Amino acid sequence: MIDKIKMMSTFEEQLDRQKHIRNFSIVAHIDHGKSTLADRILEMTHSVAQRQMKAQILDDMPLERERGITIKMNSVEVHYDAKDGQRYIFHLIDTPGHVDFSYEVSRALAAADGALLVVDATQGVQAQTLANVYLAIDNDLEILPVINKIDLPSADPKGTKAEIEDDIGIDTSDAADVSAKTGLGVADLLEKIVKIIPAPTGDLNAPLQALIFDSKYDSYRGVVLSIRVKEGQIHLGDKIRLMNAGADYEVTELGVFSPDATPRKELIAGDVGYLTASIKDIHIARSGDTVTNADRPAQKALQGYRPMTPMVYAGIYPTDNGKYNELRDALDKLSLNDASLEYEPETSTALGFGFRVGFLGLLHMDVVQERLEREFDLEIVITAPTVTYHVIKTDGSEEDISNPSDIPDASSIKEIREPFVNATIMVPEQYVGTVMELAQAKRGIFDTMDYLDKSRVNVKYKMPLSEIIFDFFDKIKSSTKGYASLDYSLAGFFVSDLKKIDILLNGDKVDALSFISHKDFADNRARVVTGKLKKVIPRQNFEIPIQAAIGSKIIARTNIKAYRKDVTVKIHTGDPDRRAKLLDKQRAGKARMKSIGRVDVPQEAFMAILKNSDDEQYNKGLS
Ligand SMILES: Nc1nc2c(ncn2[C@@H]2O[C@H](COP(=O)(O)OP(=O)(O)OP(=O)(O)O)[C@@H](O)[C@H]2O)c(=O)[nH]1
Repeated sequence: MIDKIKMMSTFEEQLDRQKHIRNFSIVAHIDHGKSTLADRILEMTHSVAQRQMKAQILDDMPLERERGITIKMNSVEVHYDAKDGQRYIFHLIDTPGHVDFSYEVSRALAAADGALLVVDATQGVQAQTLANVYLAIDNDLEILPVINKIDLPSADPKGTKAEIEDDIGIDTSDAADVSAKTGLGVADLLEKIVKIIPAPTGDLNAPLQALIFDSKYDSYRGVVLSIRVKEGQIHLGDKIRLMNAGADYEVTELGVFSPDATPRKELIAGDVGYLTASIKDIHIARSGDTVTNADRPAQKALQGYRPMTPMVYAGIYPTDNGKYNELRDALDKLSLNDASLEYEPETSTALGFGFRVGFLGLLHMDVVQERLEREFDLEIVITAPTVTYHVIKTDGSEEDISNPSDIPDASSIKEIREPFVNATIMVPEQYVGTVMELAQAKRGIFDTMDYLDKSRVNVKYKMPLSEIIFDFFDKIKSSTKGYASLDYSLAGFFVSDLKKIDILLNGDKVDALSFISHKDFADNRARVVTGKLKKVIPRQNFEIPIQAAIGSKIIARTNIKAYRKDVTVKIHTGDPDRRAKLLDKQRAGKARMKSIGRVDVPQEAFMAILKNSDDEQYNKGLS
């Protein structure tokens, strides 16, 4: 069959092929079973040999497999022999569920014609179910509801469908009830995909327009572009133009993922596949650009993607200052594959040359840190993430500041505005009180509360982004037994009484450790952070005072005592092997530290400002 497709070239054959294509994406709230469903579809269409089948086969990044989450979208072509005797070509695009990766979802949806909306029948509609289905509706996709996990005793497919109808307003009479785990109902689902997801409609004779929806760098082939052909067709050897970049290339490889890269001679309107064209300049091939034929260009480019606004920023520095250029190259390459990553150079007196990097959330930041370390073999120090503040100065000028150490002297500041979000928390009725308490403790301002049905409530708060991103979600989850779900979007910037807290180690201000806190929390947080630094910074052979200050006023202080003895002295005359081993161990430990002044500071120190959610004092404001 694959050979036959390769040979297809007459117009009739192309039309016939197009009629049999179904492009769809799978969207859902996190953990509702998208990747497991993708596995079953691959298995039941015999796309992967039984012996190669493993769980979550499309999550091919080691990080995705370890964490059991989807970070990147993945597209794959499979062939399905339907009951009508015809063979269909499915292009399936699996997408991440976590809110930090919603940009991946929106880009994937622009490549599809329909979406399977997977809803866990034991959980019902959740906050990200809504967020993701609205993205699909915005993209004019045909939506096919899939009620998953019906093998579980607590599954309530009927109730789940009622929620989909009431909360989203989608008809569920065609919904498929499945267990992605056991495969129950998946055969019926495949038939429904053929009937309900529309075939693509692009004109095969029109000038080429193909949307770049993802890309990655390959050191042999250059940039590999993931494309959805919207109009016309593309052939091996064609001269192509990237319309926004205004650069021409020759196609050196075309193909589809099934799930391994499988070369093709042509891709036609409706196809989802990849192309390479010896593109070495990674700044040129960007997601959202349109590929056209250089000899017969399209009139205009397709609509690209809205740029993302990062929610949090952190500094990334190489532990070894000599690796700055390597870090820059790594960020360049990574940003090709992660279109939501933003960065610009910055310098820190404490850490040297590095970058201020924007992320969509903390999970995104974690993933970027791990990818830099694993895929690019870099050792980095990452500073505590912060939001962007609008600083209005007494002279009337305004500045956007995403690095606390850049906040000017208090005397020149008229006011500081911080970002607030509209947070929607969906929660069973019995936990409403708990959720409201948590939101209020995080400076939330109550907005509205609506009953979705008899037992579920939608609670809305305006909350400072800086309070929500760090641990609010975890807290909400753990105090509602996992039943609450959260979604948020930026509401705007509002004035708050904020203070910059500087940290001094051994009398020197460490710019990379400065942080911002609301006035009411400042004293307690300063105490918690200095206490935490005392624990994570190793003792040295002199005493190290740690102080926290607002301007010149010290608000908290503690000391790290000096060593009493030199540990190596004792074994100096003893076994030379042991001494060498000890020194090796010390050296390895030191590699992950930054020397600031005379003090060695480990990575954990920069995170001391974060992850204090369980510390009561940290969360306590002035009453
Ligand atoms: N019992 C049961 N468990 C299921 C079913 N489908 C998925 N699961 C389990 O639910 C968990 C989440 O499934 P995933 O497929 O990773 O969910 P996902 O939506 O892809 O998650 P993200 O990619 O992280 O957004 C896994 O432990 C699956 O084994 C099902 O039909 N029945």
